[in-house]
Amino acid sequence: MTTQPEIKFTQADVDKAVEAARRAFKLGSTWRTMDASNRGRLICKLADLIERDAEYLAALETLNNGKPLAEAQFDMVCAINCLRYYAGWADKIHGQTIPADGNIFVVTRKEPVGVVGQIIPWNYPVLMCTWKFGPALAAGCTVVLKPAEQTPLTALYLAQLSVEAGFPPGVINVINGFGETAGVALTNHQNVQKIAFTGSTEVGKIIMETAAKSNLKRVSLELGGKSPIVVFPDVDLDTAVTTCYNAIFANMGQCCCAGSRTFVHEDIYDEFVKKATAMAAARKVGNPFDEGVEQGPQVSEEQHNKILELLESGKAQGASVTCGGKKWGSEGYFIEPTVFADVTDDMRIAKEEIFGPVQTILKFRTMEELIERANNTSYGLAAGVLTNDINTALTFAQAVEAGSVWVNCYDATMPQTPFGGFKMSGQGRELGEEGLHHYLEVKTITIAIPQKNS
Ligand SMILES: NC(=O)c1ccc[n+]([C@@H]2O[C@H](COP(=O)([O-])OP(=O)(O)OC[C@H]3O[C@@H](n4cnc5c(N)ncnc54)[C@H](O)[C@@H]3O)[C@@H](O)[C@H]2O)c1
Ligand SMILES: O=CC(=O)C[C@H](O)[C@H](O)CO
Repeated sequence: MTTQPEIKFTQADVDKAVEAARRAFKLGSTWRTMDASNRGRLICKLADLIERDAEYLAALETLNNGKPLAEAQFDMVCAINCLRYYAGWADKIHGQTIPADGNIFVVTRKEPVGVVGQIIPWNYPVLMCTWKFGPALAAGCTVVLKPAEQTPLTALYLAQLSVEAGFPPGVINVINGFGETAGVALTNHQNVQKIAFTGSTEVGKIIMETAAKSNLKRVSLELGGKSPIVVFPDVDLDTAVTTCYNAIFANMGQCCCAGSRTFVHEDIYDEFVKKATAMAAARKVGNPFDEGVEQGPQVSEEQHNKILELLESGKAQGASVTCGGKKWGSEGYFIEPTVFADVTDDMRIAKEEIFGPVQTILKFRTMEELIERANNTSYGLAAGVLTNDINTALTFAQAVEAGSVWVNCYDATMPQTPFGGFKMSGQGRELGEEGLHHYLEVKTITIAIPQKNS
């Protein structure tokens, strides 16, 4: 049997990518002297090429990550839409004239931060590439992106497409590597002015520390979550069960904003659990390339085993398994779609991010109690509220500590809608106009004038 050559990481790899990005960002470079509208055209061209190769890219993503082909195909649509959205922003990033005191004329410019390091996770590789590329390129930055070691393939393909699209050399750079080596080297690099990171809260803390100790580079973080989705008794039960099902089981539960704590009012709790159990039991697990398969394997043995350990903790701590609860099949990293009922706030499955196809259903009685419990977490990424009463919806939406709140829907994440977390779910926002801010510096230019006139 041939032994695989050990791929050694070298600092030189990261230095080479950062140097290419630095050169591309130098004053007078093709990228820096390019009209903003042409930056937008290039981003649009990249979107067009992803659209052209969407079938291939989706299949490559399924191979990369294990998600069902249908979900990968949807990811491509979202990725294309994200790039097209930010392409539109490229020549619309305006400064201001400011009527300041004194005989001065003041204008502000929004300038690109510079060379940006972008570190993404394995759960939505292509989509995360575009969430990172879009605003950075629209702002005029140059990027060095490191995909997760578990999913190295599709980011490399996007890098290839960026050459075909006509981006000047060094504007978009992709490096593979492990977090502890390539990721740290990028975060630590003196010639990188900002890091954009999506991944675990634990690593987010490390990145903030490394960024501060190196050159105080800017940092934006999209981290973990334990998001509540709450069901009031005035809703159509079947619709609510379906919304909560999709909120947790999509992408094998590997979604930062997954609705991973399902709070159900006591009046409908038993019926909800019965219907939720039936829906989860019917979920089709298997080869993600097969027609009709809704759930593929978890991304790695590490994640698979982490989920299994948490499943056992739920049983040990007294939760009732109404569906699933163990490994699916005899091969691969598959987990049975699992439903826990009778879950209490003190259980690990109610507190820790499982990042798997595991629905935990908790019972509540009053709004006051619900708000207290929903907010009793170090996370604050997202929340859902299902009710037909606008006052109920707004009372919860305004009280819950979460960056995104969805009413009678879930994960309605669009390119136009800012996304990011309160508390330990992150720093800053991605998507929307807000997503541009972290890639821009505001420069104030003040000019002395003989006399002002209002
Ligand atoms: N918020 C999200 O979308 C998201 C995505 C993935 C994982 N998670 C959570 O994180 C848990 C662990 O997953 P994981 O270990 O794959 O995520 P991770 O945070 O360790 O990895 C995410 C990315 O960070 C890089 N990285 C790791 N250590 C680094 C370091 N010290 N410096 C710089 N970069 C580093 C990795 O190479 C990868 O590209 C998951 O179980 C899940 O709970 C959240
Ligand atoms: O890492 C970020 C996420 O998991 C969010 C998803 O990318 C998004 O919500 C998919 O719709």
